Amino acid sequence: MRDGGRLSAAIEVLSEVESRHRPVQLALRDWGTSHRFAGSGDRTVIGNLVYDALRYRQSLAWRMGSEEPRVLVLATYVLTWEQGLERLKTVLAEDHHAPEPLSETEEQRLAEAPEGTPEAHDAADVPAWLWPSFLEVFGENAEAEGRALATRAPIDMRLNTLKSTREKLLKRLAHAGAEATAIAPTGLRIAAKAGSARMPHVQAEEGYQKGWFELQDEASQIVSLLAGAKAGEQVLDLCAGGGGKTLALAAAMENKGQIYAFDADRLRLAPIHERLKRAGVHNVQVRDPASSKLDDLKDGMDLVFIDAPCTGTGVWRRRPDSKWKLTEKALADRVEDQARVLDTAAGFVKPGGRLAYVTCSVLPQENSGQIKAFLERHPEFSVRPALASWQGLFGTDKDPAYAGELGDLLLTPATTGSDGFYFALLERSA
Ligand SMILES: C[S@@+](CC[C@H](N)C(=O)[O-])C[C@H]1O[C@@H](n2cnc3c(N)ncnc32)[C@H](O)[C@@H]1O
Repeated sequence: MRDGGRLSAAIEVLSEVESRHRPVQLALRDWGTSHRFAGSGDRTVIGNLVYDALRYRQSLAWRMGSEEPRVLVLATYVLTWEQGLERLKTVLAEDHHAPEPLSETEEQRLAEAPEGTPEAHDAADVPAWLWPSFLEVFGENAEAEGRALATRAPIDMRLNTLKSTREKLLKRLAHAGAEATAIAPTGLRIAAKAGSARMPHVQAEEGYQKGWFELQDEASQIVSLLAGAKAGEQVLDLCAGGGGKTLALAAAMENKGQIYAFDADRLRLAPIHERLKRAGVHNVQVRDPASSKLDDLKDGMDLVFIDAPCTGTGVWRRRPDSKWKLTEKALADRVEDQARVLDTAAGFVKPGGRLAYVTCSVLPQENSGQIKAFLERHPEFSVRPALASWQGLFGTDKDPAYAGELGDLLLTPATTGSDGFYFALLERSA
């Protein structure tokens, strides 16, 4: 395919996503199935166009005066990918699979920005209803934080210290451009590429098959380390899902002690068995919600880890479509879920034990607001300042920008180069 056909395909897929509310990944897969002549290079370009149009939907819509899929895709090609107006006009003229030629207005808007300035939330590609929350958390940095959450994410990997070393992995993955991450000592990163470029498929690497590394954002690695799980401890991973944090905790505990991995949704928990095997983890007991209760763990855990169900506003770089789909109702539901999970978790912490609370959201309602409310309901808990643990683990030269008065931390793409993650560590009085 040439660029003209790829642009048409991206418009078709984006229309499907917007009008039928289909998840992008499914819409792209279905397009691929019904257009078998398209090669993997074509699919990459089409996917990149669709995802980038969604990343910058609001700022492009302001620039173009329209949020039609066609307009967003053409603007992505000319402006975000910097292919230029003349190149687009040539592509449209030369390929009979290309979209219709440009209208006068489209050409004018692509050539120059309209007068005036966009509102801050439009410039930052943050939904208007979430802007007050962004201002509350980030203040004058809100626009920069929104913009950073719109960019493409790198591929981050976590070295499995049970099986390999970072030095060895860096050598193995040098051909893919992997480098050490700046903060987590377990992290390796392949930087995001621009435009039509394809990211390497690291799951095909021998090292992945052998369990030497896992795909995991650096922020996830950092919060797993900040929980301070030690060899020999009793740990409950209460929202274990597919086990990403469980594996990181197990490695930090050097495979010693016991982790109980639980999730309310057994389907989400299902992949954990295979992952534990591949990673060579032996200290995890998976508790299936359908067949086992957790009563025997009451008041007995050194650490309860809550990777809470959340809105995912911190991972917009990886799921740009979720940014525009999020509703006030969904946020309210997650806030309720989180309060419930926190109350449940409290019952498993032993006197003197810890409770780590993590979200991949940057919204105060799900983070500091949730912790403040929990502390009021549970006076037997207090906050253990996370910054001191951070400095002990990562040094004093890269403090996170958002270390709250509460003793909590917020990581963001703009400040730590990671996904947006919140972390608070609480301690039960002895
Ligand atoms: C952010 S995801 C967990 C991701 C996982 N820890 C990982 O690292 O791959 C949140 C999980 O919380 C689970 N969950 C929601 N409500 C829950 C509850 N009341 N008790 C336990 N798990 C719950 C969801 O099923 C979901 O899998």
